[in-house]
Amino acid sequence: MIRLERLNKYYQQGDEKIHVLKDISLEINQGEFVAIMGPSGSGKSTLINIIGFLDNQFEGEYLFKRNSVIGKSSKDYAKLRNQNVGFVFQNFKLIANLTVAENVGLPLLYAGYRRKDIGERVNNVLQSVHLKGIAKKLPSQLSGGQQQRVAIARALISKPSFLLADEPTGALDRHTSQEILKLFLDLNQKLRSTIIMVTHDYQVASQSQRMIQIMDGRIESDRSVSK
Ligand SMILES: Nc1ncnc2c1ncn2[C@@H]1O[C@H](COP(=O)(O)OP(=O)(O)OP(=O)(O)O)[C@@H](O)[C@H]1O
Repeated sequence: MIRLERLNKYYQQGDEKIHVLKDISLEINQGEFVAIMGPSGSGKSTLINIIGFLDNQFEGEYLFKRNSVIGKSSKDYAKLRNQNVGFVFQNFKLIANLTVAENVGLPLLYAGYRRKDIGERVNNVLQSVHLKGIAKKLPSQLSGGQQQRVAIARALISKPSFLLADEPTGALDRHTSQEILKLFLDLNQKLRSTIIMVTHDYQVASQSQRMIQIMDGRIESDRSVSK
């Protein structure tokens, strides 16, 4: 589904050109659960911003579902992103004065769906993240783990081609992190969701199917996790 070929990324800082991603070639298939690891500053965020169609300034090839995304306009990029990527963040990024149901339904509201259809989809997706009976609550009334589940429901509601999770357990204690991991495994196994997750936590990464280690902008290792 995702294929990067000899991808290079530079940032210009004053007169200096910083080479941040170096000859990255990578293929991620539908249904995979991949963890991306690496030290701070190694280029993980830069890489997932490119994979998630947030950044189109790079050299090399990016084929998505066999089509090149090179040369697409910002508008086409926004469309690719909205139709294909479900984002999950470390700090949840829920809207404080909207209820759980409103937060989860927001992407569909923006996409022009009717309220009645949104309500049904919201109920279904809340069920798939094992959250029932909290639709009318505000984010501040929920635990961190529940808030992350709501954020995952919001990411899933548009039926994206893949989930992109940036340190999804970074703000959670070990027990709650494990619950979120279990949810990802469940979504991956039952719904065949494709999940790409950045994490610093080896214990979290080792529960995925595949670990990619980035070091100084290069893929240092890419291996299946033996279970
Ligand atoms: N907008 C920018 N302009 C210039 N340099 C940048 C920019 N964004 C990132 N960098 C540099 O690119 C390198 C890679 O950064 P990146 O954020 O991708 O690393 P990371 O592995 O995600 O780190 P962390 O784990 O701390 O989030 C770093 O050296 C960083 O300073």
